[in-house]
Amino acid sequence: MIIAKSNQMVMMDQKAIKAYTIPGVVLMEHAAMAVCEMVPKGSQSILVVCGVGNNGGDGFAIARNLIQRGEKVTVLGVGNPLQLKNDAKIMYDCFAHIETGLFWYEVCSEKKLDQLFQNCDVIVDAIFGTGCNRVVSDGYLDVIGRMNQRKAYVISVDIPSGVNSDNGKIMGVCVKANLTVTFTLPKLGNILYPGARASEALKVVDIGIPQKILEGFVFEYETIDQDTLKRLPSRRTDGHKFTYGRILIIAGSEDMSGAAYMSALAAYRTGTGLVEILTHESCRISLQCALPEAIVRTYQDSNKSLEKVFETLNLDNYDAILIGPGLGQSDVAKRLIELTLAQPSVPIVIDADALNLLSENMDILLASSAPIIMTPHVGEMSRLTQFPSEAILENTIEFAQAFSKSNQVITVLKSHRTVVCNPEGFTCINLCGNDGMATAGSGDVLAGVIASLVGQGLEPYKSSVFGVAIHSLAGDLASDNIGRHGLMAKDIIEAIPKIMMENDQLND
Ligand SMILES: NC(=O)C1=CN([C@@H]2O[C@H](COP(=O)(O)OP(=O)(O)OC[C@H]3O[C@@H](n4cnc5c(N)ncnc54)[C@H](O)[C@@H]3O)[C@@H](O)[C@H]2O)[C@@H](O)CC1
Ligand SMILES: [K+]
Repeated sequence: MIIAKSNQMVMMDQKAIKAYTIPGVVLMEHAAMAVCEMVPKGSQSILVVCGVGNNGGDGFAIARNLIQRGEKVTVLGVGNPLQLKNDAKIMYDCFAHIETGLFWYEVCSEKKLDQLFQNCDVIVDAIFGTGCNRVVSDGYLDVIGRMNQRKAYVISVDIPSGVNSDNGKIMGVCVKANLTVTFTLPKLGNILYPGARASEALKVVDIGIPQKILEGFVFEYETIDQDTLKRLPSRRTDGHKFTYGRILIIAGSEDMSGAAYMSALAAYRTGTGLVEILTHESCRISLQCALPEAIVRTYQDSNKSLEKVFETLNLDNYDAILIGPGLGQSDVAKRLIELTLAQPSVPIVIDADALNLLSENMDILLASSAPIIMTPHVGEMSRLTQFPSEAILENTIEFAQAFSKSNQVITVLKSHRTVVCNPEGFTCINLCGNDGMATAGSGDVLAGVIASLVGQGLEPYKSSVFGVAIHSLAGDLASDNIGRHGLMAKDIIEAIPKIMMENDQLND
């Protein structure tokens, strides 16, 4: 699903109004009617709270349409009514002509305000939409506080008032809604935390912006959701094992052979034809027993042994390389990274320990000409950038975008809302997955899935986006089967083939 920035919404509205001569009030009326559809019929009493911008204009039109439907409606205006202008003023005038149930906050007694909020069972929040650009204060603060104290069903128009539509930040305080009805496309603030948490549900409705206008825009932001995999290219039916990719997974160390196993198994389950593992000698037997389908190559604890292995290993033979899961942080692991990043052309997925080692010497990354995907979680991103985790968590998109741009890599920044971006600034935000996936090995699985897709010939950015989708949809399926508490990485792996199969069936 495409996501819009607020300036893109303004440009689209303006294009519809100017180039397509659709009057702004027509769009507003469509918006209002779409919201009315979501207001439960026969409510006892509906309170519509309107600001004085265009979001308030929507509110006045909603109130008029609800009255037309026979509902009992009261309107509370917040702000200076003299600031109402253009479309919002027209909608206000249309409302004022038919109804007197309008109170302005500034001139409302405390008693009346209490009464208004006590008597309603539905509240429509039309205070601020995409225009909320500063901290909420004064009367607005009081009204939002009153709304949040009520047990009424709250519907926010476009975005919960108080949420910044471009970054999901809360401008001091925001409305807590049961449902948000947003227009044309979701805004970043509807999708990003903490703003996304302000509404229990989100519905996107069409208000009549011509499809051609949308097609003329380049949208940098998209969600990763249930529909993402529909665009996954279907698997060739006439291939042999090398058609589906030969990948090298450089992973595992004395204490962590399981990480190599998780990544390799996930890659096979995602459809890779041949997985080879390069690991520490101590992991050989356990890996060969657990995953006899993989070819296992090993090195001993010395750079000399490693270099000998590399003499016989032609990295160009692989369609993709994954380095890092459970690799450890020994000197040999450091040398492994140098040798791997020195090859110029095979795409490399860099995960886990390889990220930590790189953070100590970013020059290796900058010197590499290979296409690179990096999959840090917030802590690893903190080590890579030297910024505190808290700052990164609050600005995942900005950090991922800046990292991709300055290092010319694809970044998969993992958190409860994983972000994938490329150096050109295109960004996908993951809406799937669940907290059960926050478990050891889950990241190894994701890295294996992405490496598998790259190895099957998909372009690195798309592989990362589809990889995050497969991983989180598999996590959701696993949690449907066994719940979130005891979910383990191998449950995610087991669900991958089913996700791929269901997707094939949908696309057939
Ligand atoms: N014809 C149109 O232009 C359409 C507009 N639409 C609606 O218009 C909205 C955007 O309208 P606007 O750009 O007028 O913006 P808003 O209605 O979100 O609010 C802007 C107004 O609130 C004030 N404001 C912002 N933050 C404040 C704060 N923290 N405290 C006090 N005042 C604050 C601004 O100074 C301005 O007066 C959309 O979200 C959507 O609901 C839709 O109806 C679609 C059509
Ligand atoms: K709103």
